[in-house]
Amino acid sequence: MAATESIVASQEVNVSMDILDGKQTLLEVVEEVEGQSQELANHGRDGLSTPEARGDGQSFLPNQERDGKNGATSQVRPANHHADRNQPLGRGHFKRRHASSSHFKRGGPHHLKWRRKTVETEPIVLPSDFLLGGNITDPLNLNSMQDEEVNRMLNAKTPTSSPLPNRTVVGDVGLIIPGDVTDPLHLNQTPRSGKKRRHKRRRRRSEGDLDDSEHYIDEEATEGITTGCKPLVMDSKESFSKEGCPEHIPEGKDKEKERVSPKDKVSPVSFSHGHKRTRHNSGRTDDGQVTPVSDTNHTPKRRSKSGEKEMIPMEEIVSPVISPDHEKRRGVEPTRIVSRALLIENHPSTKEHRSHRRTPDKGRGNHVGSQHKKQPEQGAPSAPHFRPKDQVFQYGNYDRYYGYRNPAKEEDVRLSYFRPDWFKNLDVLDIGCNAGHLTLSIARDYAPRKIVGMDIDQNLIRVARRNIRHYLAPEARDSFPVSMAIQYGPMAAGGLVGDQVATQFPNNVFFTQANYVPDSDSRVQSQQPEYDVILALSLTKWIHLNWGDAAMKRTFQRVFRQLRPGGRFIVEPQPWKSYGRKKKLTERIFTNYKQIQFRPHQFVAYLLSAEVGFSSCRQLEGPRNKSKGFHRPVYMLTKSPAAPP
Ligand SMILES: C[S@@+](CC[C@H](N)C(=O)[O-])C[C@H]1O[C@@H](n2cnc3c(N)ncnc32)[C@H](O)[C@@H]1O
Repeated sequence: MAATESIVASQEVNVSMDILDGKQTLLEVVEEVEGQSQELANHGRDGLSTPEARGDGQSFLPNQERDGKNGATSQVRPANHHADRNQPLGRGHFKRRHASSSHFKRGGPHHLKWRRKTVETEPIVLPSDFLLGGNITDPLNLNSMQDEEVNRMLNAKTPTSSPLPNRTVVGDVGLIIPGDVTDPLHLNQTPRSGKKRRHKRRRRRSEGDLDDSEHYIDEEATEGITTGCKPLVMDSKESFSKEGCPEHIPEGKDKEKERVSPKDKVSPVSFSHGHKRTRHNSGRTDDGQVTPVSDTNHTPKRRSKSGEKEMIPMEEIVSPVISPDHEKRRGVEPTRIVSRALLIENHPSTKEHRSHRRTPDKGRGNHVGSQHKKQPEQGAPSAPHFRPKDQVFQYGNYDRYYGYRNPAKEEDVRLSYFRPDWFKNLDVLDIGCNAGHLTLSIARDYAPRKIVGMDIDQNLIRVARRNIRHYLAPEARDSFPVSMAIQYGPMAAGGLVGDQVATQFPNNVFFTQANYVPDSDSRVQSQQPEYDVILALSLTKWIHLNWGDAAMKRTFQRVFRQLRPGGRFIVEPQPWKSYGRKKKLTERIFTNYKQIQFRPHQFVAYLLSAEVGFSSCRQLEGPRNKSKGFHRPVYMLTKSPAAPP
């Protein structure tokens, strides 16, 4: 067989050269080779296939040396063999044989080229067995494709030579059809474009929706360095908008009707094994319970220890659509949320109030940790699912509030409602001051003797204190090198020594953390007059939702008592229709919301009533905020100068 191969290889050289000379067609060449191969095979049978038998001194070994152990010859190539290329090298040097072939045409560059090529390639054995009707001229039987009849005839005997392979039955293969067949991997949806879309949506919402204005937070609260405010693009706000933003729902419909949130919409979720499920029939219900999947055919299964197939509970499935770090990607840090909520919850002033209103049988109700996943009692209507992330801004303590309210860093329009003489050299309290923008503007521009900004959120108070330097005149600001602020922290306001207060900004502004809501009537009674002006802007809803009607009324009473005779109370209540969107922030808010009877439109009447005692009220006018969501009436109630202190 080795001899056959060698002969054929040698022949191949001749054939190649002949073709080069244009003497033969390929078909003729192949036929010739086949004939010679056959002839050679016959010789082999006659005992002439070994080199010894041939006696021509040429090796017919394949391109390798034979093992000497087998008794065969083994010859080492001489060190100087390159010098004499045309000399036969003996056994084991088959390649050199080609060079001395009598058929080889010498001379010219072609000769050298071919020689080198032939020396380096393996001997080529042309196939003689062809499958599927192929032959030497058409090994792949491509001609059969041209003629159906020929194709059929050729394939008729195929099974005898090459049976068709048996297909292994692998069962049904799951097919996942992407929503967008042109972009199945959503490669076109870059994060950037996604963000843009979300941003636009929010802008629209904020303009059309009254209370979405409160989805704005102060950039400085998180940045702490820049003075700039910017519109909210932080995804954490989505929690609010999703929870209850009826911006596209006509008034009235949002009252009690549950909306289908995006998460409740049917969206196919594909699994790697080809099953599909919809979140619609397998997610959590409004009350936070995991419901069984209605369509068990679509439920992924696994094998139990006993080897039986069992359904995988849906809550164990991590959906490839909703990744575990979903919240993180949307800019919400769950740990931060919880810790910040706890910060407020655990503050003594908040706790104190809680302990007061807790009833023995309902003691657990107000703890942050217990405000979600409440198990509904049997037969009771299901309660909503309170998400921990919603608790973080449960007091309206948005940390980018002013960035949203005054997106172009413009001056707050409400400042123009106020006359400077209402503040000049007077003592002012701003309840719910947030990050202090408005407080600082009044402190700087209306020269009160003292203005105290109070907020329930310690973090906002910290930010407000830091913001003082941004309200300084450039000269004053420049007198403090930036490096000092970095090294020693933000500049603090001046201190109070007894009644000696430097009235000049920034020494006239103070920020303090406290819950203003009095936890008892006795607290109200003990309140002494301290201020000439008290501001409660966009605050009442949060007090009302978190502590209810009674606390709201007590707050008004405390304000009245805390004002000196002739004092002014400037209040900007949020309308009732904006309450509904926040009702599911916490369990406590939900409970209070359902019990509220004292509506915002009744506030003025109540403040003027004998129960409180203000003598007059007027609505303040001025330019409106660009965002419709902030179009709220601002009232100024006056305490009679003759009122008993
Ligand atoms: C929506 S913001 C209004 C900010 C600011 N008054 C304004 O209108 O520009 C409401 C603020 O009230 C604060 N707040 C809510 N409940 C409070 C309470 N019981 N005592 C003090 N501050 C409270 C929140 O932390 C939040 O910063």
